[in-house]
Amino acid sequence: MDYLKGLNEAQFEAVTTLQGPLMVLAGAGSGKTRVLTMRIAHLITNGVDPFNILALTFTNKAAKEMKERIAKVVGVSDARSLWMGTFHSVFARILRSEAHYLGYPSNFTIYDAQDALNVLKKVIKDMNVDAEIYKPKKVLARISQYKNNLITVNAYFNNPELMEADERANMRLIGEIYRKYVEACFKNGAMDFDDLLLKTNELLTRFPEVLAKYQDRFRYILVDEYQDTNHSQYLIVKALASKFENICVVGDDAQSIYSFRGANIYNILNFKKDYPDAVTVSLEQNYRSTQNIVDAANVVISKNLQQFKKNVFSENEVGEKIKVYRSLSDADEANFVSANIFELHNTQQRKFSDFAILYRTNSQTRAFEDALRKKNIPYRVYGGLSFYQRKEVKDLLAYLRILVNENDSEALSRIINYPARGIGETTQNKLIVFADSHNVPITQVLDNLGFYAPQLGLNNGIITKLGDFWAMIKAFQVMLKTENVYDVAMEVAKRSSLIKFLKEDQTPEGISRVENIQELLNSMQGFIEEQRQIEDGDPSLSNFLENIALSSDTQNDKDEGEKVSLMTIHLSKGLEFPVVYLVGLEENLFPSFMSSSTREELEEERRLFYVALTRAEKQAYFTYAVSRFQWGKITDSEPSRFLSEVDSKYIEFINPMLEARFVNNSGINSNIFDERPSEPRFFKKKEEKKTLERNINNPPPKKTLKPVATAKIINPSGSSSENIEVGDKVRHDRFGIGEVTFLDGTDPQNIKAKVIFSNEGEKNLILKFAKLTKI
Ligand SMILES: Nc1ncnc2c1ncn2[C@@H]1O[C@H](COP(=O)(O)OP(=O)(O)OP(=O)(O)O)[C@@H](O)[C@H]1O
Ligand SMILES: [Mg+2]
Repeated sequence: MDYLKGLNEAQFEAVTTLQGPLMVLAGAGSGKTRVLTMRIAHLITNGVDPFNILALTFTNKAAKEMKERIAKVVGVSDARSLWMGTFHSVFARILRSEAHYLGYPSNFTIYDAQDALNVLKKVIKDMNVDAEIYKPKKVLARISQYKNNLITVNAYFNNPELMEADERANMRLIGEIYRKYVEACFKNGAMDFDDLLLKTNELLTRFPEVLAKYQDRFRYILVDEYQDTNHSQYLIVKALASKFENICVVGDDAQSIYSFRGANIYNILNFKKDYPDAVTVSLEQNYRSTQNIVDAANVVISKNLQQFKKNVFSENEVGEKIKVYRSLSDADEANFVSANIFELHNTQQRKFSDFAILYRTNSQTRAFEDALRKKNIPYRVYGGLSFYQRKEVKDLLAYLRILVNENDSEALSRIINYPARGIGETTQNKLIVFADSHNVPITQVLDNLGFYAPQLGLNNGIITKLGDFWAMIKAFQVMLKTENVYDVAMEVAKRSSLIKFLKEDQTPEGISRVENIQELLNSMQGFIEEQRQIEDGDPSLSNFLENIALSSDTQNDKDEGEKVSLMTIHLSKGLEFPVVYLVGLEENLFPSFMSSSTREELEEERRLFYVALTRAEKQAYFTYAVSRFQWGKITDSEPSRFLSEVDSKYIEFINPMLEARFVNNSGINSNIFDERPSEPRFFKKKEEKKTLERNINNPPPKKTLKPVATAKIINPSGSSSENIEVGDKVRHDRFGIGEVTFLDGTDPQNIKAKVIFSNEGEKNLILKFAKLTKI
């Protein structure tokens, strides 16, 4: 049993204690996930049928990696029969088999956040309530909160406290909206993400025979990242484990970062209460990072009051200090990072996949993408707007969804008149109202147009158009019975005129839309091939759609390889990279301005910081900018408080100027980052210039600090058109007429202009976005 050899004593205990409840509560990089993986291998080696093991991971990617590792120990076929995946994917699979218990079709659609929002918007509109008060995103978050706490519509209306709270918040109608939203989803044969958990709970509580079946099946349950389970997930695990109590959870309270999604840190802290006989194992040695990184991370997290004290140490090399870079702007920050990656790639033979750029919010991505592209560095952005959420991709998917689930009215409304085929909103509304008042699904009306036509109040021309549309959908459905998903999707793309319509737009954006459709079709071929290789592979369209709906974290999986990873800190949990850039370390950005008002919120931000730093194996960089283009304008920013919380002995400054100030101020945690944000940045030329000159290790890209005299107006598409100069009169769509007083920057993509508008006063604009016209 070679796989046991590499474990330390505590890890060995956790891996080989196979029966009864077990918890591993330990710091980052201490081998929790490794223990979980090896424990599964050990269970199988000891004769447990993999069919009886359920392992729940935080991402699909983690599940895939764990499966591969287990396969190395026990062989591919045993690893294949494991039930391993995210909560959502595992429970979607169970719900499909048992959907009839809940009155759902087994081919139910899974709505992503955007689909859910669309349905909710319609509900809000139909109810004629004020969308300014009942902001759809806010309402959806509230509904999600209810669902994750198992507050169904009925439970809501039986809970005066909740209703009163909503009433006080001037949101009296939330309950009614919730009810209508749930009804709409049910009618559409659809579940949103939270439903996958809520309905599983419902299934297991209402139908004891179903619970018994899965209790017997899942004799061994293992959960990674247990600190981020929400109440709904907690109850599912508890119910499933209650018969055999062979449950192993691993986690780290210091890495609980999903409270905004209902994660409950007490699930892990109360494990001992739930299972008084539980064995608890703590792991103290961090195998991932250098001593410097581990010690720095420990210092920061120790500032949190609410945490389980843990000892974490590293016996790896001491390692380099964490390097801090202060940049002038967001573009400068991105250029520094890309130049640094380029250099380490060349001088230290680092692979591009060794690097990760971690940020607090998705909107920070763009500057880094631009900078990496300029240097031809391959990269991959995780999360954010995934490929499958792009409009054109969703449109084609909506056609396919209708083929599988006709009742999916959200998909139907997307495509019934797209590309335009003369079935306008009035017609659609008439159809909806008619179907509602006769209590039949719209599809039944469409199926029997001849019969219903006289009552619909639509003219013959429109009836013909509706008939043609529906006949086309029916023809696709027939085709689906004999042809594979790729051929059907290709036919849909052509016959629906979607491709033709997209091809009419020959702008770069239009062309890339066609390419995306092509890419979607390619991915179907890949899917068919993949399913062919799996023993019980299922190449059906519904399986394809389900994979997509649940794949938000592993989009474009084929797209791995030698690439720099860009992702939010949230997505980086559990991962590791030799070199990590933690960027945008500024007050109001990280900690986020939304999350620094209470101590609880701040502590969660600090845990995020801890997660980010502990992703690094060998080198960590912190960067921040003194001014940043945000919310449409350039704003000054202050360094993040987390920077000053890292003990000074673990860091080193790339800008020597800061180092000098630091020496003068020495003393632990003296706030060397306390710069006055309002310092006018163009007046620091001399100082900046010196800094650049003395900056030997990492020469940032050359910068002309003198204002440039002229600049080209750049279209958003990147092509430049008109010259613009200081003194020019210009027009701006929103601000009106003004005069250019200052131009700054050498990168044509990133030239900033100061313009004094006659009505609006002075504005700092980025030419690329400002769309100024010279007058
Ligand atoms: N006993 C060991 N000997 C050598 N390497 C180890 C040992 N235990 C763990 N590692 C390695 O240390 C790294 C961190 O392990 P792992 O990812 O399992 O930690 P973790 O506790 O799950 O971290 P996180 O809290 O970030 O999820 C991995 O590269 C793993 O292979
Ligand atoms: Mg882990």
